Amino acid sequence: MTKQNVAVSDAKPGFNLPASMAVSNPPVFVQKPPASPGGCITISRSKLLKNLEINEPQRINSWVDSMKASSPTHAKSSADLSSLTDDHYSSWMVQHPSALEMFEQIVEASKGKNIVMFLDYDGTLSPIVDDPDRAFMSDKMRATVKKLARCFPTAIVSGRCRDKVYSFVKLAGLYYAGSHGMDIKGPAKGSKDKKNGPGQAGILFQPASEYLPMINEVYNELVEKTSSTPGAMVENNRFCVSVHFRRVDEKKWSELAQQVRSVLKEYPKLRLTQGRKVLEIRPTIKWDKGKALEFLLEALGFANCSDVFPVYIGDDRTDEDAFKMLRDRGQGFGILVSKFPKDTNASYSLQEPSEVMNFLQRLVDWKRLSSYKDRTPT
Ligand SMILES: O=P(O)(O)OC[C@H]1O[C@H](O[C@H]2O[C@H](CO)[C@@H](O)[C@H](O)[C@H]2O)[C@H](O)[C@@H](O)[C@@H]1O
Repeated sequence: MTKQNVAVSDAKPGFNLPASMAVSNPPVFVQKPPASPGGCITISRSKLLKNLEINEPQRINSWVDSMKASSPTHAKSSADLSSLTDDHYSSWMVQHPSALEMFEQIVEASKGKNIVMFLDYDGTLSPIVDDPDRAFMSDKMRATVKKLARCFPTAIVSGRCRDKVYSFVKLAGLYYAGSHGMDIKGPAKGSKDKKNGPGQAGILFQPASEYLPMINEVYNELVEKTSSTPGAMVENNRFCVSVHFRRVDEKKWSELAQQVRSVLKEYPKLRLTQGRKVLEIRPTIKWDKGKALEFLLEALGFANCSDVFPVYIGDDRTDEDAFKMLRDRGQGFGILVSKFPKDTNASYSLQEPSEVMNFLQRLVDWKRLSSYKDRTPT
């Protein structure tokens, strides 16, 4: 019996993860009913609801499967790594070559265009650590990002609360898009006043502001509901909430998924996505890191411009929305930070934050050299 044809999902249209990576409220497949005249498929609401009920355990299993796959270190344990053939890795690297090795080609492609830099935070500028409150970036990385931002408009795009990510990066003059792009702040275009720490004037865009009370409510409920699961940690990211399971025993993941589901099912206006050992709860609005990238390009005066070259560097599933946006626009490219082959819309790869720093430093050196050459009479 085939189980295709009808997919019922409460994922909202416009959510851009590639089908192979989509984890948002996984589709529930129901048996194909007889096709109605004209080839349309009809299904009664009561039958639909019954099927959704029946499939609740399936939904939890699907969440847990996705949780297991959500961290490269889990998916690629040493046993898995040995089975990961050289051929597999090499063919992935052919499709997503190192941005460091391809540096000359990259800057050549950007010639005559305005580079705009978009940087994810966790796993990109700072290494992944067990305690989300201690995910500090190094002083060397901070100094490099500071130089970068003097050369190119630069935005930090994070799932975290904007104030929190600012407290880690501590650099004025940049654009900050927190809560997966639902909280954007930065200097006004052409502004001489580059101070944009909390409380400063400039661009402010918060497309999910009406969800604030709901997010706070859900945060409190999740804190309470998950308190019985050792290691679980709930983080209030202002317009979204993260439930961390990095420190939860794998045997308890199913229990945690059920706790989160029991809260989330009362909130149809919220949806679930996943990051690296984290369940992320956010509004169903059609907004993500890709839309934030587009918004920032417009805010910077690059709407409908062919001479812009956006570069987005990120390590997470949520960064895929931005990689895809760049592919769809046919401008610039994405760089995935990963040591392991992954399905991605990024064009290039870097292995870890230290490589990100080297890449950013090379961009700074290249920009300085090319500006010097432009100023020097021949
Ligand atoms: O968009 P990002 O800046 O990558 O934010 C995504 C999540 O990042 C943080 O969690 C991740 O990093 C933690 C610290 O290294 C790690 O402990 C956790 O397992 C990772 O998922 C942040 O704490 C989350 O709120 C963000 O959603």
